[in-house]
Amino acid sequence: MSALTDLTLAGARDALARGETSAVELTRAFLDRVAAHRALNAFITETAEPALAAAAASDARRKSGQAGAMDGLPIGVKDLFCTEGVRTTAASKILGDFTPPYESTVSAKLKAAGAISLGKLNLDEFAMGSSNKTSAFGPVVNPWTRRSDRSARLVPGGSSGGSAAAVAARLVLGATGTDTGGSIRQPAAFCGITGIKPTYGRCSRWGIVAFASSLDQAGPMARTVRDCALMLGSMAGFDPKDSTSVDRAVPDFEAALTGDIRGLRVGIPRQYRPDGLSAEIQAVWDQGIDWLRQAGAEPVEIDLPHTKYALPTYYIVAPAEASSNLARYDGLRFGQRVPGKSLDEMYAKTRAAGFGPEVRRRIMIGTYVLSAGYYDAYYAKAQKVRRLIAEDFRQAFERVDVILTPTAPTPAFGLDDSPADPVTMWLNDVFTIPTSLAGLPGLSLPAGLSGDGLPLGLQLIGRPFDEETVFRVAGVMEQAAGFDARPEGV
Ligand SMILES: NC(=O)C[C@H](N)C(=O)O
Repeated sequence: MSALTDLTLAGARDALARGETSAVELTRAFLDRVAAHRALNAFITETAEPALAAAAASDARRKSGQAGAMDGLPIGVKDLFCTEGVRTTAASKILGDFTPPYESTVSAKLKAAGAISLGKLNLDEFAMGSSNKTSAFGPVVNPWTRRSDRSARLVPGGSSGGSAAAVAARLVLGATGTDTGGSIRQPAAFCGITGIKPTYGRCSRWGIVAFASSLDQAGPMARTVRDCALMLGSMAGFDPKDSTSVDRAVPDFEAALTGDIRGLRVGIPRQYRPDGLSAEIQAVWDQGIDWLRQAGAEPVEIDLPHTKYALPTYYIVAPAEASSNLARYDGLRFGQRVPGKSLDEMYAKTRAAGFGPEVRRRIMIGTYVLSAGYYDAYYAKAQKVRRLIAEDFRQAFERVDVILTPTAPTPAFGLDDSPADPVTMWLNDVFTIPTSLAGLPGLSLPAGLSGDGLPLGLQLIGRPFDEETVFRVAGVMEQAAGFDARPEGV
């Protein structure tokens, strides 16, 4: 057998079931890699000791015939999920010493399924960013950074950059991510792995540090489509503690991987070919369309006419909700307090010291668009446009079963020469944000390499709560792509 850490999540599950390895052996192997690759800065907090104890307990459960769906499988948890007794920072100074007395529903479900968390993964501060450079704990390095040129470090994407880097570097078998406007899909594309943002309401938001509550959604990140299907099965499900959680049965997502997509109609949106889309992104997209055609699906050109308004709409709605959600970090209810002579001074000092520039920018935009006199012009209008965007998708899905687009407009960019102006950074999400505004499931999978040898991702978008079709098509595409390139830097 090759190295244990080269196994996929599903492969490791099967090896455990056959008794070929143990949870303790697997956990040790991954902990060794975590220790060997600290230079990636993927983890904010490592939990090696509790992980080994949990692995021993998992082996005991398996012996007594009580293993869960993910029993003994080492994973990482984005540091936005509250974890009982384990520091949870949201990569912000303001939560630098916050240890929650409760566990998020999603991480609790993974634990209950037997998964072993090796620790908390780095991210952009409060999940705001596309590069992981906004983390108060330093940026994550993309494992695809060339060995020969360590000075040209690449970003892993964001905000779930620690999750994507840890999976790509084989420090964990899978990781949780969250996605508000692209935070699972864009880093998955940049790091050559697979990630799915499920339908809004599929996974509970309870216990996840809130950014934009009408958009935030948790999802799995792993090396293969099957791994994501397996992991989502353990993360999803109705939760009465989240009022937007939807009471629907969780299907067997792995069973959806039938390999048969004959007769399916795949929408190709005209509006996702903006002027200046790079030739290599266009080429991988055309290749993807071809693979699906060869497998018996029918590509259909579709229109999503309000696409061009998605980015500006998101950058009103998301900051508005963020400004409201982040009001709780005032040094009294939450957040590291900086004392002041008056209550106002304490608030001001606490928030000025605790939040980084991107978070402050979003709070200011959000406060502005919600303020009296501007609410109707910005926020109320953005809500109306959001409906039009969702309506575009609804109409398209009357004609097609799934939609195929690129995930991001570029491959991973340089950590030291990434765009300095925020708007260029925000453009990373042009292809992922419309799906978020419409609440639809979106999956990114690696489909090829750029001219520079960096991974490129394609995105599949599905109907509400139809992750199964998304997985089914993704499985076929994964086979066709045969993406087996390994990051050079690890
Ligand atoms: N949270 C996300 O989905 C990331 C997105 N790039 C943002 O900065 O809002």
